[in-house]
Amino acid sequence: MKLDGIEDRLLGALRKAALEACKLSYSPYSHFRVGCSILTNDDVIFTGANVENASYSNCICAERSAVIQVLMAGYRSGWKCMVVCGDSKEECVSPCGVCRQFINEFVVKDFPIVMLNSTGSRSKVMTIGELLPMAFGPSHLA
Ligand SMILES: O=c1ccn([C@H]2C[C@H](O)[C@@H](CO)O2)c(=O)[nH]1
Ligand SMILES: [Zn+2]
Repeated sequence: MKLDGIEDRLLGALRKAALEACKLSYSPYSHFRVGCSILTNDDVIFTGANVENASYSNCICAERSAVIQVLMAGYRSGWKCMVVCGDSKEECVSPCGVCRQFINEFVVKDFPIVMLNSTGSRSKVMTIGELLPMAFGPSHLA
């Protein structure tokens, strides 16, 4: 897997971080674990996992939980890449619609999102612009 401007070493660490974060998922209801990692402009890695709740609609996805970590560490922009992995051996998990909109708030159109299967043996890369075409974003309110 090659991603423009991101060293293989960092990409490897980012993939590993997402797979590790997946193990921290709290998902007793769906039993579908998801992990996410984000690489900042200065090559720091943050992670998130999905956290479910007995009140089902109160669940938060791995992607949004990772984005919150990045924001709370003071990073608002310039993020380089996101990796998501889910509990499917066959399929590469892709961010849900809510997460696409949430991510879009903070990144440029060509922000790459790497989607992995549960082992990391399969991957697919798409930009947020591809995943959320015609996005409604901050520029519309400026
Ligand atoms: O991209 C996705 C898709 C689903 N989930 C979570 C939400 C819920 O906890 C579980 C089943 O939908 O997976 C994520 O975290 N990210
Ligand atoms: Zn989501």
